Amino acid sequence: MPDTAVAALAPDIAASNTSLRAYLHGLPGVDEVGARARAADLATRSIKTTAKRAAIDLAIRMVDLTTLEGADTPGKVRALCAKAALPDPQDRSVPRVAAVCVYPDLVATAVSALAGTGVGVASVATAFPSGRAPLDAKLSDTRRAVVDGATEIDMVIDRGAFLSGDYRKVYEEIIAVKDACGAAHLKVILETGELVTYDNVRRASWLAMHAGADFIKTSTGKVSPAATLPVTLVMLEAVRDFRAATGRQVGVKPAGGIRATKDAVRYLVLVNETAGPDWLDPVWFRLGASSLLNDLLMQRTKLTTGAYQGPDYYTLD
Ligand SMILES: O=C[C@H](O)COP(=O)(O)O
Repeated sequence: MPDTAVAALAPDIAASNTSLRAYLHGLPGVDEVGARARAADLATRSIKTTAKRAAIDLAIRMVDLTTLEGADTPGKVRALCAKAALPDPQDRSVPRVAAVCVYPDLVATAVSALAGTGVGVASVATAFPSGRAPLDAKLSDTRRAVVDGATEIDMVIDRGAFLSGDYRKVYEEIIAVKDACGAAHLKVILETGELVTYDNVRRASWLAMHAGADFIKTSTGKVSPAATLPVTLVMLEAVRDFRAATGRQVGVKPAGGIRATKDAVRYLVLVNETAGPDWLDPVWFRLGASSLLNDLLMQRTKLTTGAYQGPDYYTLD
């Protein structure tokens, strides 16, 4: 295990898969019906028009503007970076997004395009999206992205290992990737759409946090269902309870399928009501999305001018 690992579990718990399993299965079970009902209830909350403008700006600042297509090109990434830094060139009061998220081979392009803008560069690594590769390949994937200037690494866990009960393998892989990240922040993608139960979402959240995750993230965007409000609620409870237990705050990133302003606002309400206002900041909460930004811009313009601009008014996101 690397010396710099941030393993917070007591050594006797982390010593074997049996003890790790006993620890994770000893966490309180999730009331799935209750979680769905609570998320549905919070989704009906309306916010005042004055608060909506602030919520939209906050949501823009929380966006990890993402392109993760096999057909991505340096030109597409440069265009996305320009949009990330200056989302609406006609209105310079629009804030920049948190980060651009790309495949490792496009990190250098993004870093160069975003120099001096304050926008971070996140890269998926560790054999995204399947996570099916030997550990040394995952680590070299991660190191390459960091050397090229990535400030954030979004890794996927080995869901096969997790679902077959090999928690120690998942735990040690996260520790090793965290070590390979150096100063870059590590977001751990649980791929909740493959975890079957909310109890597993809670266990994977705690496992990732103990192994040193700076963020826990719902999904790759390549598996359905991707981000949902109830699953995000379970993860927000986990980061809240983990901070209470350990004193360390971990961020949350729902990702995949978030396309509308109303959905982004629902996530912000969920954050406020579940983890609390300490998480209402791009340092602690992100929205991973490839096509949310234009809707946020359209709704913002509507609030400012009273009129919609059509989607064609904005560059593609
Ligand atoms: O991490 C972000 C996701 O890959 C984006 O998914 P999306 O294209 O459904 O917004």
